[in-house]
Formats: sequence, C-alpha cells, structure tokens
Amino acid sequence: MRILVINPGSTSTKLGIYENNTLIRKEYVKHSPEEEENMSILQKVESRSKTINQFLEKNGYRTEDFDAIACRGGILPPLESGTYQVDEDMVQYLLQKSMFDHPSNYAAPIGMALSKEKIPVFITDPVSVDELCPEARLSGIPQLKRLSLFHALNMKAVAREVAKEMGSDIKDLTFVIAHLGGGISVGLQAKGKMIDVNNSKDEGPFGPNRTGDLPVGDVVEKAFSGEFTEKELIKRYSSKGGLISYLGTDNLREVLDKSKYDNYAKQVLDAMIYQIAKEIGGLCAIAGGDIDAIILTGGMAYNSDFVERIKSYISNFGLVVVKPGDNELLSLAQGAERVLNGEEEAKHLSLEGIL
Ligand SMILES: Nc1ncnc2c1ncn2[C@@H]1O[C@H](COP(=O)(O)OP(=O)(O)O)[C@@H](O)[C@H]1O
Ligand SMILES: CCCC(=O)OP(=O)(O)O
Repeated sequence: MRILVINPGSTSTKLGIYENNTLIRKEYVKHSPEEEENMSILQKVESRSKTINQFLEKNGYRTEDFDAIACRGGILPPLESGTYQVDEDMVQYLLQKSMFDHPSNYAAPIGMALSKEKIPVFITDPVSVDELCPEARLSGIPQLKRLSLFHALNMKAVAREVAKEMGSDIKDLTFVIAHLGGGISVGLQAKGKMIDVNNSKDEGPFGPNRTGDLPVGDVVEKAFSGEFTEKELIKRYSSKGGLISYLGTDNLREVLDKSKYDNYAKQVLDAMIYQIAKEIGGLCAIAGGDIDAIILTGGMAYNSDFVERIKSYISNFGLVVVKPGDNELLSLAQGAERVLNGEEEAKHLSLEGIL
C-alpha cells in the first residue's frame, strides 16, 4: 500500500511517501515568513501545490501510483478525533469558511485536486479536534467561547507512543503535552481526551511566529487606532508575532545563537521559556499534580539546551519525556491505512447548513 502524505505548517511543508508503513521518501521544505505575505488564499494553495508537484516529479511518481493521499486536517468546525474522508464540501469550507487562514487548511484542497477523483483523500485528527471539559469552554465573557485549536495530530500520536513505552493505555494515563512548533499548544490529556489546551492560534505562550495571549484592553485600543486594517492586525498576532516580532526571525537556532551575545535576544528567549513553563505548570495544577508524564514535542524540542531550560522549571512536577519533532507524517499515513485496511471506518463530516 502506497500513501502520499501532505503536511503544510506555518514555517514548512513536510511531505512523505509511505509504503506499508515505511517512509520511503521525505522532504522538508522551509518557507520564509515573507514568501506568502501578500498572497491570497488561492495563491498560497497554488504555491504550496507547486512544492508538492516538484516533489512528485523529482521522485518520479504520478497520482495513480498511490492508494490514497493523507492530508493534515485544518481548521474545520469542532469535531471528534479520527480519520475523515475529504469531499468537495470540506474543501469549500477550508477555502472559504474556515475561521482562520492557516496552512493546514490547504492540505485537503491540494490533495483533492491531485487525486483527480481517482484515489481517496483523508485527513486525520485535524487542528479542530474538540474534547474540552465544560470548565475549559468559558472565556470569561458569554459571547466569546474558548476554542479547541491545537496540534492534535502530533500530540495524540506522541501520547499513544509514550503510553506504549510505559506499557500502558492512554485511557489510564494523564499527560501534559507541549507541542513546541511555529505555534505552541500545551494540553492536558486525561483518559485519552485533551480536556484543556490553549488555542494555539491566539492563546497560551508566545512562540516563534505567534503572540499567544495578549493584554486584551491594549489589543482593542490598537484595533480602533486606525493604524492597522483587520487583516494586518490578525497577521501581526497569528504569523508575525512572538520571536519574529521581537527579533526578526522565527528560527529558534538563530535566536539561541544570538542570545549568547545579545541581551535583548536573551530576554526574549527567557520570556518564551518562562511562558511555556507557566502554561505547563498551570495544567499540572488542574490535574492535581497527578501527572504520569510531561511530554515535550515539536521542532523546538530538538534543541537540548532549550529543553533543559524548560525542564529546570518543570521537572519537579513529574517525569519529563522529550519526543522531538513531530511524527505527523507517519500518523497521517497510519490514519489512512487503518481505513484502507478496514480496521476503521472513515468518518464523514457533515457541513449541511454551514456552507
Ligand atoms: N533541529 C532543530 N533545532 C532547533 N530548533 C529547531 C530544529 N528544528 C526545528 N526547529 C525550530 O522549531 C520551530 C518550528 O517547529 P516545527 O514543529 O517544524 O513547526 P511547524 O510544523 O509549525 O512548521 C522553528 O522555530 C525552528 O527553528
Ligand atoms: C492553528 C493550530 C495549528 C498550528 O499552530 O500549527 P503550526 O504550528 O504549524 O502553525
């Protein structure tokens, strides 16, 4: 069984070809923050499509060489964890109705265009998987509900992996999981459900390209200052905030280097680490301190100095397990394979009345 996997993120496009669960080709294409700055959604989809076509051409594959295409799921309406069949309604929703323009929205439309209706296209554990407990749903004002938007695919996959290593089942374990990527998600997974997690679009710690929480009064003031259009302001917090706003780069390696001789860069890095630790600590408190492991994952977890700095704040709370990078490609391939093998039935997302 051969599966093409498409995973666009905010700083990269990750691509893979799996044959019977084994990765046979992989490509990591880095995108600079300026690259997509002035593009419309359709132009961005087209630009990422080109990257994928080049990957296929370079490796000598055509659509008909695959049994399925597995795509990262984007910002859909809140839904349960699982593998979903992509259809035209889903594509239209992601391109026109999604509440937030994020590269994860582009994978399914690209997959559908590539499939030419010859092979099935799936998404697994999209960004909008929602398992929040009732207390976590309130923001502090009835008109604004907290949303579950996080790195569901990787966080759920690493949780399964760590549970297996511990010889246990995720349903019997409590984990605090921090995905430290271009955006940051920190969640509490209890009995297999992510019962609380910061919305990585606009809550929680600041990350390489995102602000996380902001002082709301000042945001309102900025919004009405006439200095920015709505689009500019959204871009400022969602793709131009965090490290990149302070230091002009979303590359952690550059920031780590600079922090060795530049006090300002050191202060910014210290602050990001501090905010990540604070978020993790808050969820440990919610769990009553009863944590089986704190898992650090995502691209930034590759750097051992960075990880050690976080650990220095949190290791008293429990066992810290580091799973650098993400196994999103494998998890997507496995999600599609489970359906093709008949182990699981693909879910269908009804968008009736929403489109
Ligand atoms: N090997 C590494 N060492 C240090 N930082 C890394 C490494 N790989 C990725 N990063 C950093 O991780 C962040 C991106 O994480 P990643 O999970 O790849 O993000 P995304 O999937 O959102 O594009 C960037 O700041 C990048 O510089
Ligand atoms: C919007 C949630 C997913 C997310 O933040 O992904 P990236 O880190 O790839 O931007």
